Amino acid sequence: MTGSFDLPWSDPRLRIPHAEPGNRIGLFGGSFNPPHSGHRLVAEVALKRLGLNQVWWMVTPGNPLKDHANLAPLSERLDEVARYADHPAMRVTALEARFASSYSARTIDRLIRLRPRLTFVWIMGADNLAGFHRWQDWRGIMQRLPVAIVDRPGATLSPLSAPAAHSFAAARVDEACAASLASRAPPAWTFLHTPLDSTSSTALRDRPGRENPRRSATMP
Ligand SMILES: Nc1ncnc2c1ncn2[C@@H]1O[C@H](COP(=O)(O)OP(=O)(O)OP(=O)(O)O)[C@@H](O)[C@H]1O
Ligand SMILES: O=C(O)c1ccc[n+]([C@@H]2O[C@H](COP(=O)([O-])O)[C@@H](O)[C@H]2O)c1
Repeated sequence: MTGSFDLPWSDPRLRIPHAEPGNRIGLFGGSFNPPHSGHRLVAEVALKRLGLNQVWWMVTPGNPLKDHANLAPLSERLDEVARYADHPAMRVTALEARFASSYSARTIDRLIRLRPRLTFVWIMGADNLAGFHRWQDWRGIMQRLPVAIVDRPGATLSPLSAPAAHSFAAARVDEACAASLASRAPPAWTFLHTPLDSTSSTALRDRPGRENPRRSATMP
């Protein structure tokens, strides 16, 4: 496992959230270091436009492609995420820490095996589409579940230029049909154009003149 893991095994956030059989669940993985209004926008857009029953904010123990030197403890990020995920259809989970894996492909495999009666969709921002071809078994992810990409400032052109978008061009679903994405057989992905939010965790961490810049995020 990568990253810090400072939760007792009894912490309920290490369990898979409850959902009813047949529910459509959006898996929104992130470092959330710290969470911000852009994350909330992604979660809300996905919930509404994909017609999901729930969005699970999956707080990663540590993105395998990122340096963890400035990564806040998992428990702290979970607490902060809870403030942004304050919505009846949103759940906050650290299940990747319990699974002892930060690789999304493994998490997805495991969830599909453990919850075969749920329908999962992977949710990510457009900047992650640009580098998606560097993720472990990224083609396998595309083959296992539908993927929704939410626009982000600076990455609006990623559906045209990203290697993953090229490889799976034939599987792209028009965003006008986004409500049907969850029920489609993978590979299937869509790009959701939305109102943009330029907030980033990096900018919040780097904000000068604060004793603890990680706590300066504006609430939604
Ligand atoms: N402002 C935003 N608009 C759209 N998507 C976003 C935005 N901020 C983050 N995301 C998406 O949310 C998920 C979690 O992002 P993450 O926690 O890495 O935040 P970040 O702001 O990108 O962090 P950092 O600046 O540290 O890289 C990723 O899929 C990312 O693409
Ligand atoms: O599985 C991988 O190889 C992989 C590579 C990069 C990122 N991810 C996951 O993508 C999600 C978004 O990461 P981040 O750091 O951009 O918030 C989070 O769940 C990461 O664990 C996963």
